[in-house]
Parts: sequence; structure tokens; C-alpha cells
Amino acid sequence: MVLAQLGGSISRALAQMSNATVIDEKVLGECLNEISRALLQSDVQFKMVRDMQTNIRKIVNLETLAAGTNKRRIIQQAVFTELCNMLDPGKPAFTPKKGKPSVVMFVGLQGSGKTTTCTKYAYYHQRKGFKPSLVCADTFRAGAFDQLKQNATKAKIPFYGSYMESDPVKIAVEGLERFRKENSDLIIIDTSGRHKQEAALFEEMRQVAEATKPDLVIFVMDGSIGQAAFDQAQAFKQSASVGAVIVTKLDGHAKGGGALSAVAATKSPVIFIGTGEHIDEFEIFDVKPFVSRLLGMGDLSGLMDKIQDVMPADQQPELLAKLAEGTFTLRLLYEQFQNLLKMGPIGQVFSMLPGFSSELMPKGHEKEGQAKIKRYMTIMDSMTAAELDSTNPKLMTESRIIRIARGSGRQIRDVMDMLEEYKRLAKMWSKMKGLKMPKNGKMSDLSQNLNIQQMTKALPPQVLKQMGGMGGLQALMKQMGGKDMSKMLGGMGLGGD
Ligand SMILES: Nc1nc2c(ncn2[C@@H]2O[C@H](COP(=O)(O)OP(=O)(O)OP(=O)(O)O)[C@@H](O)[C@H]2O)c(=O)[nH]1
Repeated sequence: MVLAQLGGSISRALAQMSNATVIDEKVLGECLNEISRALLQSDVQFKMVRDMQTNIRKIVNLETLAAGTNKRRIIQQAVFTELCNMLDPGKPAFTPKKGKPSVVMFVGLQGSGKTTTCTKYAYYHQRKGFKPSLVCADTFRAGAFDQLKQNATKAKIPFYGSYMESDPVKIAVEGLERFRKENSDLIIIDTSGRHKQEAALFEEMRQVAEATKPDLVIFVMDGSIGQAAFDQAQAFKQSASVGAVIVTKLDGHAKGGGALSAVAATKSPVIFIGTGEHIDEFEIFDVKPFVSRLLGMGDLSGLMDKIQDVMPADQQPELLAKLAEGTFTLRLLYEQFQNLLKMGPIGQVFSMLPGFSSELMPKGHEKEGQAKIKRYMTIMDSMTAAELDSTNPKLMTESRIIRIARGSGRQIRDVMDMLEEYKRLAKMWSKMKGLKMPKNGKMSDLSQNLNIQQMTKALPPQVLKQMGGMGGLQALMKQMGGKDMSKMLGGMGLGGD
């Protein structure tokens, strides 16, 4: 069972239980069995599933719960906590600091996605302002250096390797010296993999580690290997001082449960997950938000951080002023699309919204969504400034539409489609009109001025329903704290169909 389905099954089991008029032992038992079945099908170890059931039973003692307590919420919370405990080894991994030289070594079996992940890791840190560099100490696989070179060049990350040298230790040390001189603050060493765990692989790993003294050894594990994950993770853990794990290929048909439970068993935290072959299909792994997203409960603080990352602070007062006037122009939409694309794969963004489990945004649709946004932007590129800045729907006459379609090389139908989407969003935003502005003009202070009624009106009904109606919305606003809500609404509107 793939991870997104696992989340869906657990949420469904909880929802079914909520539908029961009385929650008694029988209903609770059925719900827990359903959840256990889903976990087992995802390759989570039997013992862990059994322990989880026992723990939940301990927390949720139906007889002693006072009348009037919300049993459903208590059970849901217990499931959430247990899933988190399963994935949290309780100690954080080493994290590199900007400007302070760190060495990180990657280990794993051949084909686990090690080389790809090294570049993703480097790229991730580069975007955060680090000066990463890559060393290819994989002399076992002939094409490894070429692959690293290609990836690194594309991402503009300095790399080091050799076609001639066959001693991985020598390459690792030379690469380290070179990049230390060049003031790289994150030197990443890719090591050889083998088809299976074998003594030679572990010996080589040990030697490279001894020569380079890494601050962190990351074990890269293929998320689709199911139950075999347990032994593999443990073998690596015992041979190298693995300090963190990255699980790859948690897209497509990955039996993520197996890898995740095995990882939990090795007591090293998962720090990132790979969700595709592309360099930005890489997500930071945080236990609570991950479980929350798995259960379709969203991860708003993650989403807010992502938005804050891409939206320059000086643009915020301007956007707010326009929103307060109730003017949502095509130009504004264009800018929002740009921000959305900067945030990374759309599916990642949507899975952070409460009510949208990743099951609702399957891989194919994600690409479709992204393509749709790019298509809309191409169409807008063929519009005049007056068209982009207008708020008059009548301006878009037939002749203008035909001209835009021709100019952008798209069908008239596509232009109409884009305009419909714009109208839908403009309508949603117009309901936010009259919003009281925060005095300092800062987005992050806007949420204090939003009221529930206004929000309820602005949200598409199906989104509101998914969020659990007014009550859900209220809880959500509390969760948001000082973070900003309006940008989130913009994002939501784009996916609200
Ligand atoms: N779908 C998907 N494919 C991935 C992901 N990460 C890596 N891959 C693919 O997995 C394949 C193997 O990846 P590599 O990076 O070459 O594997 P490796 O572990 O470095 O192999 P060695 O260098 O031989 O040890 C490649 O085709 C990658 O594109 C991921 O998160 N999702």
C-alpha cells in the first residue's frame, strides 16, 4: 500500500468511527483493526503495529472517560501521537550551519538514489545560502562520476572526482582539501554502493569515513523495498555511524511504511524524503507535520514558512493594499502563480493544506496542475498591460480573446478557461473586501484582523467542508497563531476545484 493510501485508509477508519452514534469498545476495536490492517499492508513491522494498538488502548480507556468528553478527538489524538512516536527516535540529527565547514557523507546500496539525493541535498542547502560542494568517491560504478558531474553542473554546484583514480579514500581526501581551500561550508561525499550488503562495501565506507571524519553520515534508503528495509537499515547502522536517514522514492508505488518503520527501529531520524527524480522533489521530513499531512490534517506552519520564503517582504504591503480594495487583477494572479511555482512541486504545497491529503493530489494531477499554471502564464504573457491591470470583466471582448490566443499559441478555449479561473478567484477575493489593514502593512499581522465570518464567506464551500466547517476553521486560525492567512487562501483558491 503506498503511503498516500495509508494516510487515506487511516483517515477513513477514523471518519467511520466518528459516524457511529455511540463509540463503544466494539467501534473502537473495529477502528483500530482497520488502522492496523492499513499499516501492515504498508509493510510496517508486525511488532510495531501490535505495540501501537496496545498503547492506544492504554491511552483511550472508554470506561473511565467522563461523559461528555469528545471520545473521537481523544482517539484521533492517540493515533496521531502513536504514529509520531513510531517515527521519532527522540534525538535530532546534526544540522550543518552556514559559514561553518561541515562534511556530510552519503552511504547506501546501489540504486537507492544516493547520487541523486546528494545533489538534491546540496541544492536544498544552496538555496538556503550555503556554499555546498560535491565529491564523488564512488569508484565502483563506472558512470557514477559522470552522473554526479551532470547533476552538479545543472545545479551550478562545484564538484570533484576522477575518471582515473580507483582509490575512493584518495579522491575523498583530495576533494575535501580542495573544497576546504575554496571555503565550502558543506562538503558532501558520495560513496560507492553495492547490489547487496557485503563486507567490501562496509570496509570501504569505514575507510572513507576514517579519512574524512564526517560530521554526519546519511544513510539513503529506497522507500520501495518493503520489509527488507529493516535488516538493511540495521546493517548500515552497525557498520557506519549513521546519524540520519533519507528515504527516497516515496512517490509512485513506494511501500513507505516498511522503510519508515525500519528507520524508526534504527533510531536515526529521517531528515528528508525524496519524492521524485527531479532536483526539487525533495522534502524536509518533520515527524509531526508529516503524520499530520498523512492523515489529511495539513501542515500550516510549514506552508506559511514556504510562502514567507518566496514572497519578498517589501511586496507584502502592496499586495495587502490591493486585497483590501477588493481588486484582484490578472497581474496579481500572475504574481501569485510565480510565487506558487517558486514554492516547489504543487502537490507538496497542497498536501500542507488541511483537508487535502496527498491522496487527493496524485502524482499525475500534480504535474497537470503545474502545467496548467504555466499554460495560464503563457497566455497572460500575451496580454497588454491594460488587460492585466483591469478589473472590468467586460474588457475581455471576443477580438481581444482571439488576439491573445493567437499571440500565445493556445486555443481560444484555453484563454476562456484561464479567464474563468481568474473570475472564480476574483470573486473569492472580493468577499475579503474591506479587510482592516495591519498598521505596519506586514502580511504576518493580517491574521489578527481576519474574522471567521469573512473567511467562511470567502472559502469555496467544498474546501470549508473539508476543513471541518466553522469549527475546523476556528481551530485552524488558532493553529496559525500570528501567521498569515490571506496568502494561504490565495493558494487554496487555486486548488479549490
Ligand atoms: N521516483 C524517484 N526516483 C528516484 C528518486 N531518487 C532517485 N531516483 C532514481 O533512482 C535511480 C537510481 O538513483 P541513483 O542516484 O543513480 O542511485 P545510487 O544509489 O547513487 O546508485 P549508485 O551510485 O550506483 O550507488 C535513478 O534513476 C534516479 O533518478 C526519488 O525520490 N523518486
